[in-house]
Amino acid sequence: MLTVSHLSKRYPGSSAPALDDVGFTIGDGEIVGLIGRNGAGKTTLMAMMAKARRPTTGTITYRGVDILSRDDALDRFGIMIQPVFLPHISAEDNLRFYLGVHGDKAHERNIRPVLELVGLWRYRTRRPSGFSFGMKQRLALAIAMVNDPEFLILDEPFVGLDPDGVLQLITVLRRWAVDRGVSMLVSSHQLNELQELCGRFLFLENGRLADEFAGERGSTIVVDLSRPLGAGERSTIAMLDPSAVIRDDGASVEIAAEGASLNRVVGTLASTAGIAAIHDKATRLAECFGEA
Ligand SMILES: Nc1ncnc2c1ncn2[C@@H]1O[C@H](COP(=O)(O)OP(=O)(O)OP(=O)(O)O)[C@@H](O)[C@H]1O
Repeated sequence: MLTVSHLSKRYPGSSAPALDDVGFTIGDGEIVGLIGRNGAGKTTLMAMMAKARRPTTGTITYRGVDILSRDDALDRFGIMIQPVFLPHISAEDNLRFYLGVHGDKAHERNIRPVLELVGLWRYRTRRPSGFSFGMKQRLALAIAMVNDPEFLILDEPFVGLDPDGVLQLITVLRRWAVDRGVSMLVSSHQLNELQELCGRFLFLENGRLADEFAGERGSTIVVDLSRPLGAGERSTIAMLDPSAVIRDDGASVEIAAEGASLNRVVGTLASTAGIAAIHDKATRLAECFGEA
């Protein structure tokens, strides 16, 4: 378990703290999303967890050890905050170099699978100096994942991946969390992707932890109708799916996206009141950004 307690950071010369008395825990195998507007303090928090910046006050402990007290405290971490690599050696040699610096020959076997995962295997002999922005991001992601980490800190990992790559990455990360108990803190502005991945969210606002809430995987679909349902039609829908929520005006119905009766309810609505639109219910996640 990782525990952050009363963590604050004030940059020299700034009037307000970038991070202000933040505390939370992340358990083994938990995938936690870190969200907040630009400047909310996400990178500052992750950089302190990665020991790249020192807190002004507060502590971060991993498995009971204060990470600042030991040089090897982050050996089992995979970190992607800013793309960091050597531009003039090949992509494959970057991974080999990274493992070499950490005295870690054993994980050289991971070089091919992680480069395949991020779609860079066929560019393995090319130097990142000639890579596009997205390819550089993907190389940084590969470096963060190559040592079979126990804990991943990923800042905007989906940037630079195509939709297939995003899906593959989410699948692998979720599998790592379940099969190997890998924990993760993932920051992103791509809310749909985060929603697919994370079981819990931390919402930073002006350096403070403004909210903490569970994810809503298996979300709710809202069906807007062409006309309001009559009393008999309401009863029919309630019989088909007792958990369906008919809004007061009768003009829209909320249904669990993964419910067994989804098709029957939608089919009945289509053939009675008619369907004007179908959309995802705004989640707490989206609301965090809609409440500006
Ligand atoms: N090195 C620095 N020196 C002074 N102020 C800084 C420094 N780094 C960040 N800040 C300030 O700290 C606050 C938090 O910045 P941070 O980069 O952590 O936010 P963020 O949530 O990661 O933003 P973004 O989504 O844009 O990446 C901002 O007000 C920023 O201007």
